[in-house]
Amino acid sequence: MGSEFDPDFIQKPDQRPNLDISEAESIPIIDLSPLLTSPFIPGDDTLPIRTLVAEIKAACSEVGFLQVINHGVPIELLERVQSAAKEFFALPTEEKRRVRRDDENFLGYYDMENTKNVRDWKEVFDFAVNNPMIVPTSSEVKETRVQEISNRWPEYPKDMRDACIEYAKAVEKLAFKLLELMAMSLDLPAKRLNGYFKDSLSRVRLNRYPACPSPDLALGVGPHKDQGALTVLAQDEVGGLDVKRKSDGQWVRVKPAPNSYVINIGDLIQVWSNDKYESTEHRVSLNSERERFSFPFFFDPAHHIIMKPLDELVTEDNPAKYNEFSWGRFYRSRRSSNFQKMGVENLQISHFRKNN
Ligand SMILES: O=C(O)CCC(=O)C(=O)O
Ligand SMILES: [Fe+2]
Repeated sequence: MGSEFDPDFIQKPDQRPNLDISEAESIPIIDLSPLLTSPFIPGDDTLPIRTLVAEIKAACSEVGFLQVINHGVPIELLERVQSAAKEFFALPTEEKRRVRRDDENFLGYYDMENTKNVRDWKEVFDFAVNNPMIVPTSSEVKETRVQEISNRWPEYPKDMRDACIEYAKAVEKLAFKLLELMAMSLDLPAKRLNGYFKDSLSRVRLNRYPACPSPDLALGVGPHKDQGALTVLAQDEVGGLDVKRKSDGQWVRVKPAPNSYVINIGDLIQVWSNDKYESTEHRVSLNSERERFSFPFFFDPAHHIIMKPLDELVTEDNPAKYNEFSWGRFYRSRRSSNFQKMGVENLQISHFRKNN
């Protein structure tokens, strides 16, 4: 990223951030300790679990975002990833570009990502939780071919790979617990959705948002909704994640809470739940003085599943609101549109919505 402010980063006037944004009071903090103290048995009907499920239901249906504490991910694992990420992003650009992503393989380092065709002020490093990851070769409607995509690890820092893999395993466990709570909150068996995540496309992203000379014009990530099932995000104390409040459409900042994860619903849960739970728009605002780090875990199922409302949640009175679509191709289309400015609108779930 050059020191001169590049017009590629400038958001359209109606998308630019308001710098005196207020901190959200409305993002619920949910204490997951009932899952730690008693071993979590799927379908568990004890009062602490029922209370937790009710809290998850309220947060998912009203806000689409929540924070969890007492989540069971050891802090040391996150700290190792934080140090590795700081060391990696501090390397010279040529060194980072040795593990740069390309058209074929979207894993690795990248510093030119776009969201909705405007460049984000950030650099990222992505790795797959299941390596190699199997994805459709393209997002073409008739595509039946798949390809394997493998992680690329830098030579330095030496322990980045081990730190990242160990961290991802622990966060994946948390993601499964959240998925089970969400399934229960939709009156489904706890493990109803778990099978879709065998050979998952889950990915961890290390984000660095450098201090920006024009935080009034650019964004770290432009307004978007996450595409997959759910996102489990660790953020540092700087703050900058803004959520569009559903009740009045105002942008509010998620206040960083120590040793917590921010969880948000993605498009896939919106489709599965037939709109009971909606994915929420969010963005990343920048800071003129401080860099910020965040590490989202995108919990995404295997490529071969079909995106459609779950049969159990569709009735005559509440018919399916979406046409069926290949999840793998939807996933692939977003990876390509992030890579290049396409000059066309990205594929969104609204394109699969039925007009009933
Ligand atoms: O960095 C953050 O806080 C959020 C990043 C994000 O929304 C994304 O990468 O999808
Ligand atoms: Fe996001």
